[in-house]
Amino acid sequence: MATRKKSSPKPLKILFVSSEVEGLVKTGGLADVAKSLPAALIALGHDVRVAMPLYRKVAQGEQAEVLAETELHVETQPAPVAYKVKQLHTAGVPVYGIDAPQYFDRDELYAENNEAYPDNGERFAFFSAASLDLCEKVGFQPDIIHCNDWHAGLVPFLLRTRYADNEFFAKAKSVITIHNAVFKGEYNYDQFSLIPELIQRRYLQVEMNPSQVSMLKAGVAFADKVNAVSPNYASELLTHLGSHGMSEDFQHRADDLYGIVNGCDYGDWNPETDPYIKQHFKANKVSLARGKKACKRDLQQRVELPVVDVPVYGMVCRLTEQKGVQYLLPILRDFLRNQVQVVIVGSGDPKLADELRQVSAEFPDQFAFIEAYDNPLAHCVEAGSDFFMMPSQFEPCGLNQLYSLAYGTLPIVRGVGGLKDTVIDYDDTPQVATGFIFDAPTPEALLIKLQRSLLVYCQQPQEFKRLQQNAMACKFEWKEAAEQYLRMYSGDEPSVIEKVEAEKKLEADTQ
Ligand SMILES: Nc1ncnc2c1ncn2[C@@H]1O[C@H](COP(=O)(O)OP(=O)(O)O[C@H]2O[C@H](CO)[C@@H](O)[C@H](O)[C@H]2O)[C@@H](O)[C@H]1O
Repeated sequence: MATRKKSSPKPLKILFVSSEVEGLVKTGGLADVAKSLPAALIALGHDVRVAMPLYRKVAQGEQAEVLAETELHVETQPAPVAYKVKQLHTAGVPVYGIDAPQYFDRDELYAENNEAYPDNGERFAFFSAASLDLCEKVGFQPDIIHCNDWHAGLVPFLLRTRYADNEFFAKAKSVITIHNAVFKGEYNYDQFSLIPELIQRRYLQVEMNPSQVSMLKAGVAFADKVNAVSPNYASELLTHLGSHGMSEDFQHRADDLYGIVNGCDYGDWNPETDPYIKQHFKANKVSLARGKKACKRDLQQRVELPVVDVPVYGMVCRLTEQKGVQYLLPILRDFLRNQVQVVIVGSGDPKLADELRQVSAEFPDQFAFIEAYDNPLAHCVEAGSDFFMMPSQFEPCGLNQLYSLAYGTLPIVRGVGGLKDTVIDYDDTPQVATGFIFDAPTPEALLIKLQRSLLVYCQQPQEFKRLQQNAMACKFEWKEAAEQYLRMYSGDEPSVIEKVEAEKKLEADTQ
């Protein structure tokens, strides 16, 4: 990719490769980005198509127009893999649904009963290979192939191997965005029969050990540019502690490593228009007070808590260690000794769910645990809570704190990854603060911040309202994120290391 040249006004053709896309199928934040970023790039005049597996869950799949009925031929394989490309759409974004029933016609995307499908390596190796295979067949010649997470990690590898001398992709450059490097896509070599290039010549930089390959490592090693979904997470990826065991991989790519904070889709997450919430509200004091009150009452009713005037602390997440439920559980009973209510909506680890269920049985009037993946309820939690908890162990960017800010629901977050880039701590900078940050990965540190926030709510109601208004004034527009991505594609965006150096220089100059 060119460096430091002015961005060209010529519209780019971008293939965005993602395993899920909001509006079609979603299990987490990756899907939100895979809808909103392409939509923002299209709004800036670029031609973006998304490639995604056509899972059974995608309702549009049945009726969708077939663009190609074809086969993936792999040199060493006796039989080709038949697949169709179907035309899907979400929010004005064209999506190529890769329809290969043997891989994707299953009840779930990745796992059933909390157990991953045993052939996930083969499934997503196929997805990566088919995403490139389909381009010529549907007549879309991309300038940029923008891959996301491990599921698409073999795309940059294939571009540099299988397609190295292919005229069709001669000008194509690849990018991999890291939404979560804890998932590395590690599989035994025997899952990669569709990628003989991996087997014929062993590439040490993509191996976890002599018998396993990491699809994420392949993406990081072979993409032209690598970016994380916040500058702080990108810096963490360069460290031993924050890189999930991949610091050397990221250090090798340090000159091409970027950090771009996700946007918030204000079309979906806006308290003035949200169709899921009881009463719309704006940031002005009267509207905010009335709206929050009505939404709190509605939330309490929905989750069967008493309708009383106490502060409500919400949380919506996948139940995994990443989201920090393990910091909350040991202090939850202590915190519930205060006059507060806590609402958690989440699904995932059955052990964490059991423990949360037990607390809710002990505190039926104060703690509601809804074990579900429930988007309308997630909106009601954002609107009806006073505070939103994200005590994450690590957090590449985080979207729920952005939604919380938009709804005047003060985030209480751990100062890691993108949470640190997007929330301003009350104790650190009270004037411009938008929430509360704690640093130590301990239940005690979380409890101290929860109690701190409670004191502000109870003893300084005017200050609390001011913080809510600060929060609602924050904007994380996808348009700005998309412009940064375009600068990254063209070589005009400073890398994370360049940004850190520039900040250090600025600090030194101002001292
Ligand atoms: N039980 C439930 N019911 C309803 N909705 C639920 C839900 N559980 C989660 N969600 C929704 O799923 C999304 C989660 O997004 P996050 O960014 O917080 O986390 P995730 O870890 O999935 O994403 C990864 O990718 C994103 C995108 O880059 C990064 O922001 C993030 O840090 C990284 O871990 C939100 O839209 C949230 O409302």
